[in-house]
Amino acid sequence: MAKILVIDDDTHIREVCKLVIEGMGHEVTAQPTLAKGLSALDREFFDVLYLDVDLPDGNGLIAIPKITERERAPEVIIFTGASYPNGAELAIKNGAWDYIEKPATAESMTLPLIRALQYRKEKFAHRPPTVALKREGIIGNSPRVASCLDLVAQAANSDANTLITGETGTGKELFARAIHDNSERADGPFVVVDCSSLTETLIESVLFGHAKGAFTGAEKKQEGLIKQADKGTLFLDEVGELPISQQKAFLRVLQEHRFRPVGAKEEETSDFRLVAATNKDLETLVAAGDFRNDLLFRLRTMHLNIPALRYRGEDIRELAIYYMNAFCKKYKVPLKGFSPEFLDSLEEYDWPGNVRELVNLMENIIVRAQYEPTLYPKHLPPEIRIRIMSGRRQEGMTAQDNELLPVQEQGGGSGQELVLTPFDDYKRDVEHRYFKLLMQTAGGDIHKACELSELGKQSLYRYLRIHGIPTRT
Ligand SMILES: Nc1ncnc2c1ncn2[C@@H]1O[C@H](COP(=O)(O)OP(=O)(O)OP(=O)(O)O)[C@@H](O)[C@H]1O
Repeated sequence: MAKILVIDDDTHIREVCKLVIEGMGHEVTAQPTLAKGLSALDREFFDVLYLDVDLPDGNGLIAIPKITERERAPEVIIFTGASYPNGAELAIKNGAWDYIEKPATAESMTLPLIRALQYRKEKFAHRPPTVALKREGIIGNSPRVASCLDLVAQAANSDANTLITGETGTGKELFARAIHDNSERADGPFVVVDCSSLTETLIESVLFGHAKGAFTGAEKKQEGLIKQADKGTLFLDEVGELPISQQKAFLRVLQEHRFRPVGAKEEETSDFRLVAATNKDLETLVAAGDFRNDLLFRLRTMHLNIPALRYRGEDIRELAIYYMNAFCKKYKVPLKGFSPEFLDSLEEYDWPGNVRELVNLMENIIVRAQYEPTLYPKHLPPEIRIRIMSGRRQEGMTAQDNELLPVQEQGGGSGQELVLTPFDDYKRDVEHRYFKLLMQTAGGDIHKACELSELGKQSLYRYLRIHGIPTRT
């Protein structure tokens, strides 16, 4: 049985899809908006997605790349009522499996589904096994971590530039090291460049190195980090912080693997493999003019997105046990047991700081609990307990209260529960409303919209494109 997601704002279409696809023996989840559909994709894996184009909060065609670049992305079948010029070409170019126009016969609707499922069955049957992978320090066996490890194996088997995205503390550096350790460059250096800690004046000489006498205080020739990564991996952490003034020079290094140290006459070469990481949405930075699109394109030859800890609750227990053992050993105190309520609380908490927050919390608890044999919720800091309790209280709130909050409904019928909307979805939703309202207020006039929003024309056009908001021509 496969899992199928339908995103369509037409209730009748959702019902027909459910009827037909469930009749084929598959499980169907149907959502009326893009934001709700994307949240469903954050929570679970689907095999195929039937995606409408004209959705109340965005354009399905434009959303395809954001969907297909996810780990274990579903095959996307565009299912549209309106005929778009070049719609089918755009869909296929963006990575869709097929493009169907409504009204469709049951056969034209289901045939692409049968083929897509056949393709996925074959694709996953021939995956390289992940058991042989060195995964030093990576704890967790949830399907999401397993799928990340599959991508680590793929990335390690190639020399392609790889971009790792994910919220802060999700383990991006750990996964970058795993790519290096499993690659042919494992015996070479793994050089970390933290772009957020480099000032604009320092960055050039730190990355490219400098010649003797290049500037005051440069008493001898200094090799830069790019050269140090020769025959190994260069890990560019927080790449979103790379100053725009340096991005062009770095793009050239990526293309040619040649660079000129500050004050040097000759160019040097370095044979490095690049892995970059960021917790920023680089596409938003590109739209705002703070990141070069050509650099993003180069960095993202392969893409690995590490899911937030709240989407892989199955890993929390294993991580807590692992770090309890590690810190008890470090502080030379006896191992501790977990009360069921303590574990429940860990699993209920939403971990905004992800695994790093869990690691710090376990260290803090072990230091304070010393010789106490069992851990209870009482051992948790009050701010965490309060957050868990307010989460429980939210279940009793009215729908009207929730309209103002970044929350969404989960589950159907009377068993509905409220969960916080993922930040990216909430931000996208708010942005979408903003630009829709902006264009309405400006009567579709771009100049007026630029004035009202204080955005440049280029940035405004990019945002409108991202959100599928038409402009008056
Ligand atoms: N799956 C995991 N198993 C065990 N430890 C983990 C895992 N993921 C992260 N950690 C630990 O969490 C901490 C943060 O990890 P890391 O520095 O790799 O995160 P990051 O995503 O690079 O964070 P940032 O974006 O803030 O730089 C480290 O101590 C790391 O060892």
